Amino acid sequence: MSTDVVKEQPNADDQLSADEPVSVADQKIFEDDQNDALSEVLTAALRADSLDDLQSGSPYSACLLPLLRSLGWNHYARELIEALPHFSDYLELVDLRNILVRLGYESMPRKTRLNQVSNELYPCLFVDEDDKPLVLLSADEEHEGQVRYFDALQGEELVGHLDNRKGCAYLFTHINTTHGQTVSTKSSAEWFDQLLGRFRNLFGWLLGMTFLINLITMSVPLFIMMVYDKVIGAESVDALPTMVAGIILLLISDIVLRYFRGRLMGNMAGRMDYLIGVETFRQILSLPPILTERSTMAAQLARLKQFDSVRDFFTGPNASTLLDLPFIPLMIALIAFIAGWAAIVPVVMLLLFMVFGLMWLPVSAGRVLRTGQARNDKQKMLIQSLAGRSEIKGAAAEQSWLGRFREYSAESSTANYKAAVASSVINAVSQAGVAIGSLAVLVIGVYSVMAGDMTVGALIATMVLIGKVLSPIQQTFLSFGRFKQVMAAVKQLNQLMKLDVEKNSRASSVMLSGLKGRIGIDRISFRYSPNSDPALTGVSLVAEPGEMVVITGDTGSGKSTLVKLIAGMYKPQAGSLTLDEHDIRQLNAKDLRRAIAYVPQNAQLFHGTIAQNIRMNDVLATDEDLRRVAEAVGILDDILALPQGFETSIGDERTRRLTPGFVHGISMARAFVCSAPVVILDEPGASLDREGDMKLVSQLRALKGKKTVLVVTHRPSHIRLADKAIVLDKGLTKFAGEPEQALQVLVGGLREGK
Ligand SMILES: Nc1ncnc2c1ncn2[C@@H]1O[C@H](COP(=O)(O)OP(=O)(O)OP(=O)(O)O)[C@@H](O)[C@H]1O
Repeated sequence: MSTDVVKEQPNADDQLSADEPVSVADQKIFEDDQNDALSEVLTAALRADSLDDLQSGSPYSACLLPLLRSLGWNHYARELIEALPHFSDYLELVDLRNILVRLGYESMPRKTRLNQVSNELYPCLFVDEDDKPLVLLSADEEHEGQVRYFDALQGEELVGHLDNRKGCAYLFTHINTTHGQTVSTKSSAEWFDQLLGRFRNLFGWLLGMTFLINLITMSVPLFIMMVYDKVIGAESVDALPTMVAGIILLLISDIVLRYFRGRLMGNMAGRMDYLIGVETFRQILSLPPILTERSTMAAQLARLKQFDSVRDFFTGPNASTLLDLPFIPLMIALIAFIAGWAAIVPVVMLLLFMVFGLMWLPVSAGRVLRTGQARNDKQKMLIQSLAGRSEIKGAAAEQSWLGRFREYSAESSTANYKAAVASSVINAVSQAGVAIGSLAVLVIGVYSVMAGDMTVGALIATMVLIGKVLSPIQQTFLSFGRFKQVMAAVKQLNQLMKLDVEKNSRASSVMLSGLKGRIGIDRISFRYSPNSDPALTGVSLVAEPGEMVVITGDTGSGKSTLVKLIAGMYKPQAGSLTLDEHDIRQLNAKDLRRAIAYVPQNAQLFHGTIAQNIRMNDVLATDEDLRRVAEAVGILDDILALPQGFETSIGDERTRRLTPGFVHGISMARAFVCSAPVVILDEPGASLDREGDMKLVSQLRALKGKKTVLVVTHRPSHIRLADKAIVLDKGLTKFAGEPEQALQVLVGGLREGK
C-alpha cells in the first residue's frame, strides 16, 4: 500500500483559514476510548482502496487495528500510515510485527496452546498451526473462564472459551523505543554488539558448518595417508574404490556445505547492510539539527561510507577466516596424533607470528587507517567541489581547486603506497613463515620416517595439514590492518547511535490537539557551541493567536536562530519558550513541528512530483487540498500550465529550471498543507521579484488573524503588515513594539552605517 494516500475532502476554501478542519493526519486515532472514531478517522483518512483493502487483504491486516487498540496505542493517524509498508498491500505476519515495532511494540513468540496463554499476557496475537490469527483481548468479566478475542477470519470480536489448538503466541511489550532499540540497553551494550547479537543464531549455524567443513578438510589428508600406507605400501588396490567413493562423498558434502555457508553469509551481509544502513539513516534523521549541522555534508557522507566497510569485513572472506580460527587447535591435535612432535612446528610458528605481529602490525594498521582517512579527505573535497562547482567557475578558481585536489590525491596515493609496502612486508614474512614451517615439518618428518616412527603417508598428510593450519593464521595477519580500520568505524557507529535523538529528549509525550497558537518567549538565550558568542541573549516576545509578528535586524543578528528555536530545531540554554501552555522543550519534536508550519530561508525541493513535495507535511492531503494550498500561495496556475500538472517531476537538476518564486511557492504550499496554527516564514521575500512579492503580501494579509504568523524580513511592505515587530541586534533586542517604529529603528541603523 502506498502511504501517499488521500483524505476526505475538507471544506474547500480558497484561502488558508483558521477554521479549516484539523488535518485528518493530525487527528488522534483512539480519542480517549472513543472506539467509534477509529473507523471513521481511518476511513476518512485513507484512500478508499487502502486500509479497507488492507483489512480484507489478509487476516493479519485485519488484526492490526484491534491489536493496536487493545495495546492502548493512542497516536496520530499519520504515524500509523507512516508505519505501514510502502510497497505492499498484503500483510504477512512479519509485516504486522514490523509495523508494531515501528509503532513501539516488540513481540516475543512463544509456542503454546491457545487456552494456555495466561490472561496476564493479554493482549496478544495467537497464530495457530493453520496460520489463522486471533487477537486475544481480555478475560471476559461477565463470564468466568471466557475470553474476548478478535477472530481475523470472521472479522469480528467474539467472546467464548478457547480451545487447546497448538500455535504460537506473540506477546507484545512497549519498548519505549528510539527506532525499535530499547533505550535501556543503549547504555549497557554497544549498538554494534546488539546488532551482532541479532545474528547469534546464524553465527551458531555458521560455526557448526565451519566445524563440518574443517572435519572434511582434515579427512582429505587422512585419506591420502591411507592411500599411501594401505594401498601403495601394501601393494593392494582392493580398498581403493571404496576409499575414493568415500572421499568423493566427503568432497560433495564439502561443496554443499560451503554453498550453504556462502548463502548464509550472503543473507547475513544483506541483513547487516540493511540494518546498518536504515538504522544509521534513521538516527541521522532523528538527531537534533544542532548536532548534524556541526559537520559538513561531505564529512557526513564520508563517515556513512565508512560504515560499509564494517558490513564488508564481517561478511566477506575475512569472516570465513575468523570462523576457521577456532578450529586451528583441532588441526594441531590431529598433526600431533599422526606426526607426533612435528605438531610443535605450527605452535612455534603461531608464537613467532604473534611476536612479529606485536612489533609490525601497529605500524601496518596505522598506515591502513591513514589510507582510509586520506581517502575520506579526498572524497569530502570532491563532494564539496561538485556541490560548489558553479561558485568555483564563477570565481575562476578551477586551477587552484585542481591544485588542491592534486594535493589530496597525492596524499591519498602516498598513504596507499605506504600501506601497500606494509602489507607486502607482512605478506612476505607470512609466506616465508609458511614455507619455513613446511620445511621444518618436512625435516622432522623425514627423520621420523627414517626412524620408523612415522609412515610416508603420515608425512604427506602432515605436510597438507600444516598448510591448512598456517593459511588462516596468515590470512588473519594480512587482514589485521583492515580489522583495526573496521574497529575504528565500529566505534564511530556506536558513538553515532549513542547520541540522544530528539524523541529521547522528552520525558513524556504531550499530545497536541486544539492548539490556539500562542507563542511565548521569555528571556531566552542561545549559543551554538560553548566557545562561540551567544547568538541570542535574553530575547522575549509574545505572539498571541492570530497575530502577525515581524522579526527583523541586521545580518547575523539572530533572526533565523530565533525562529529555529521556536520551530524546535534547537533548545534554548536559558529562558522559556512556550506554545500555548506547553513548554516547547517538553514536547515531542515531531508533534511540535506539526503544530508549526516552518518555511526555511532556503527552500529545498526533493526528487519526486510536485504533489509528493507538497504532501511531505501531510501524507493524507487530497488533490483538492493540494489545489487549495497551491492557489493560496499563488502557484496553482503555474502548476496547471505544466503538461503533467501536480504530477510533474521536480528536484535534482529539474529544480534549476524552476523560477525562485515557484520553488518558494512549493515550499510555502508544503508548510500550509497541514493545519498548523503557527506559521513561520524565514525571509519569504528573499528570492522573489516584484510580482512574487506582491503575491506574498496578499498571502500574508490572508493569513492575518487566522494563524499566528512570525515573519523574518527586512522588507518594509511586510513589516507594515505586522501587528508587532522585534528588531534584533547581535542577538539582543534592540526594539520591540509598533512596526512603524521598528522601521524607523531600522532606517536609523542604516543611517548610522550599520
Ligand atoms: N549552525 C550554526 N552554527 C554556528 N553558528 C551559527 C550557526 N547558524 C548561525 N550561527 C551564528 O549565529 C549568529 C546568528 O545567526 P542567524 O543566522 O540567526 O542570523 P540572521 O539574523 O538570521 O542572519 P541572516 O539575516 O544573514 O540570515 C551569527 O553570528 C551566525 O554566524
